[in-house]
Amino acid sequence: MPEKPATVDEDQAAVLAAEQAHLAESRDALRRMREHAQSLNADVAADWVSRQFLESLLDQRVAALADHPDTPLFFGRMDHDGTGEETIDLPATMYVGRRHVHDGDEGKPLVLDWRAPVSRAFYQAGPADPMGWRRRRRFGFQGGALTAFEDEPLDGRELGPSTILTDEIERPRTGPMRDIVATIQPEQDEIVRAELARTVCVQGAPGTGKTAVGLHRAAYLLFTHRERLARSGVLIVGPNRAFLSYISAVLPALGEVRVDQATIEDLLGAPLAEERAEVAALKGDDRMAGVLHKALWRLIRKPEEGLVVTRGASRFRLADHEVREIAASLRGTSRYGNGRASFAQRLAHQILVRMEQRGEAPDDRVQDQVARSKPVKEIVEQVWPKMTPEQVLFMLLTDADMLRTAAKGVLTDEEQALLLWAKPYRSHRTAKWTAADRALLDELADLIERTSSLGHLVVDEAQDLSSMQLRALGRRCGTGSATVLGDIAQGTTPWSARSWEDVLRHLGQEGEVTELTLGFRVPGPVLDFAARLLPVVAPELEVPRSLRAGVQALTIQRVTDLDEGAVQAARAALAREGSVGLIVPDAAIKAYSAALTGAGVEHGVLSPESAETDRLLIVPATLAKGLEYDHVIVAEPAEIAAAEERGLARLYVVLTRAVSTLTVVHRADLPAQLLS
Ligand SMILES: Nc1ncnc2c1ncn2[C@@H]1O[C@H](COP(=O)(O)OP(=O)(O)OP(=O)(O)O)[C@@H](O)[C@H]1O
Repeated sequence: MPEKPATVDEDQAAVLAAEQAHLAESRDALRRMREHAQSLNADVAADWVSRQFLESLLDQRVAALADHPDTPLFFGRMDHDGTGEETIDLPATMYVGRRHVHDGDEGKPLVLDWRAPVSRAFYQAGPADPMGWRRRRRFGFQGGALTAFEDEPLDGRELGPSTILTDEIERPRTGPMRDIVATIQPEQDEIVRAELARTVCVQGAPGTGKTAVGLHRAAYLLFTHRERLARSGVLIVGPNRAFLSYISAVLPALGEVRVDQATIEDLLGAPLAEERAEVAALKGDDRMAGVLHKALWRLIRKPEEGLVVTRGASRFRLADHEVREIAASLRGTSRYGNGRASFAQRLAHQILVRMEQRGEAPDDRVQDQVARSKPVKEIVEQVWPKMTPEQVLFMLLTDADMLRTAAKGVLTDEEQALLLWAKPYRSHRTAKWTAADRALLDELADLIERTSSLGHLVVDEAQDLSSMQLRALGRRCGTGSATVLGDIAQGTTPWSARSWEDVLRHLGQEGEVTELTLGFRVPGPVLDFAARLLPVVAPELEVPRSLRAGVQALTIQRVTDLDEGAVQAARAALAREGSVGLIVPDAAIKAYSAALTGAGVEHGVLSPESAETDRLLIVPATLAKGLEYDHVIVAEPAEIAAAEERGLARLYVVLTRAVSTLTVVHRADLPAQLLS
């Protein structure tokens, strides 16, 4: 009987079956790799310390080889026909996934790590530049099962948007942020794969993937420069704990468990008090760096008398002008603390010279003894006093004369008056330092002793940091590089940056600024609505576009009872799939919570320290930055805008948190800028 010709569907089924078989083979190979790693033991180590070290390395290796049944082992495949110059030495087919998997016996690569240089083509090849490849295939998964595939010829034919990409972007959000490794876009990939030595700065409209890109860049750098960065460290800096908790799962999902995440408060110390915005803004100004420098180095005093050191029956003397000259010669030393240590040594050395002049032959040990002797210690303390950052800042904020001298020609009289404490604390120990003070203390600490640098720093929401905070972060990547992420339009602090060039200058990094304007989160109509605020909050920025059509995504409801309106909107949102965020003015959190409780609607309230997991969360407007919810309800925009100086920028942040729908509930008129 003649063979029945295969239908298109049967072809597809056969391809799917072959791909499923490759997945099964890859899973088996991964299991063998893990078993092999488990069979190694640390007994070969020569001593206990090495054994502990080796054991921890092996544990990490086994953990890295874990197979998470719900996570696809690969998400893409590339094919070439051997005719392209770029691919001539490469296998005809490569699968791209979260990690390398190879067949133990022959070492044949079954899956290539997405970060490997060859995998770049999966993200970058396109009809305009196929990079030697003929076809890209993307896979669709349900749970851990491979259920679909989609082919994209790279032969110049233009196809429509990928449905697998669209589905991924449209997928409802639940829980913490997830990785985007299967669908990184070419312009995002450029940033992710930028060289380690390059500092990149990304200006990106809401939902363009800045945070995602920053995290994937960290994972990429750790893979590419594993040894170097394991030594020097990578740190992610985010605005608050709630945000860090939201992004905390991304790097572990990419196999990177050893990256630190911190808020600026974790790094510099938590504030113990608040202060007026204008004072905080002045303290955050980088002119303060010069004031602090001068204040500290002006603490070096002239000696009241010379130095006399007695050794046995002999007395050796340095005149006060000699002591003064030694101190003066050390004034250019890079750090106050080093200068102080050198001062003691130089004095001792001069005493040694005197000894030699009298025919003695002292060695280096004698110099150390003299440097530690009581008369030298006393004169060092008198001329070059030991200082802590807290002592210096305490003096500066209490003593008008000291401040005047240090701030001469830099701060106006009015500015100096702003800085001085109205009610001074009794001592530096009882002073209640503010967030802005913490950055000043950190600057002083560095003037006294150099801060050590990490290998790479990822700074998110960088537009909100003051110049002095940026300097503090810059010190932490002084010999490394940084990925700086943010949006000038979302700057909500009184000291928010107006330009990325300024941010980079304060960080002390040379870098390029890249702009991302294609939105993956916010549906088109919602983004257009929020963008009405752009001419006021950041007229210089390009208006963002959304990749998501989001028909019927925006609802604006005028209500007579706000509580009732919010409860209704929350109920409607809960009836749909995905997370719900009710974003309210900070002052009204309790009222809305009471209204929901009264109506029997279960919810959590997000706080800066929390990692709430309720499906419905009340989110204070000032905490919404960086977060996203499938359905967002914004209550009373006018009140959110009126609550702070840069209230319209806050409103812009708040209106751009929605993935699927935004419902604006208001009783008062909407801010005029939204009506245009
Ligand atoms: N290439 C992509 N593929 C799929 N999803 C993506 C991609 N890029 C970004 N996203 C998704 O878009 C959403 C927004 O990303 P992200 O939070 O990184 O944006 P952002 O620019 O930091 O936003 P914001 O400025 O509002 O904080 C996230 O859900 C992210 O997973």
